[in-house]
Amino acid sequence: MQKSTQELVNLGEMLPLMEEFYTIQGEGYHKGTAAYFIRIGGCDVGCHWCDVKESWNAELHPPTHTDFIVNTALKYSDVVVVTGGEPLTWDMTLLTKGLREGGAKTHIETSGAYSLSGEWDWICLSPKKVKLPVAEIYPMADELKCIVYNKSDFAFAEEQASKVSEDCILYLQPEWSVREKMIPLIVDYVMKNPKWKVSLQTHKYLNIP
Ligand SMILES: C[S@@+](CC[C@H](N)C(=O)[O-])C[C@H]1O[C@@H](n2cnc3c(N)ncnc32)[C@H](O)[C@@H]1O
Ligand SMILES: Nc1nc2[nH]cc(C(=O)O)c2c(=O)[nH]1
Ligand code: SF4
Ligand SMILES: [Mg+2]
Repeated sequence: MQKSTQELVNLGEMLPLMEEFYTIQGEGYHKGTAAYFIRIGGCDVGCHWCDVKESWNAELHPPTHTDFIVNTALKYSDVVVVTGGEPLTWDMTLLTKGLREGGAKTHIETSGAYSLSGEWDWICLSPKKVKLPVAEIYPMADELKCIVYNKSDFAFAEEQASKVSEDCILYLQPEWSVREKMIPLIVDYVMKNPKWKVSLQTHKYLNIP
């Protein structure tokens, strides 16, 4: 990458854009809501079951002017979900400023592994054991979405839930490849522990992006 481009990426004036698409939010609290998704490349958290491993290497995704990303998104929707990769790898200040100035609500999907930048209307925190969230993000989370891949993930989810605010909405979401095995355990767990709700990746059932 050219030095000047790298400097713009460091400032958040450009971002490595993997893909963008207008779809229905499939997961969590805003499931069912039409939203424009911006998927930014780059993640070094390394979840072995990650469903977008193609996003990990930022160098494969072209640095794109943030103004351009903002203007495109605003043509489609006033709800914009920023995901990745791990969006907090980058400075989200200018992206969220532009989206909000254009009248959009800014939502983020994050592992919380890096410090929070940007101004967000909705923060979905999905903590990962391999690289825990930074302490400052827990009180900011609007929803906590814990992925259940095996039985030990229930205990991890409880530990993470003890760190978020009282108003934070708690979700257990089956890891996609083991959903048939884990859904009955999640259903049972939520009935016994009703502070939790079930989240499914409904976009995968609907065959939409
Ligand atoms: C691909 S991640 C990108 C955003 C950020 N890196 C994160 O992990 O929150 C988007 C959401 O999908 C979830 N996710 C990723 N792979 C999954 C899988 N195989 N099954 C279920 N959820 C998955 C993540 O936990 C996260 O909530
Ligand atoms: N429809 C749809 N909803 C989603 N919610 C979170 C997603 C993500 O990959 O961050 C996602 C996604 O990729 N598609
Ligand atoms: S933090 Fe998110 S993008 Fe990164 S590997 Fe894990 S699920 Fe994938
Ligand atoms: Mg996804």
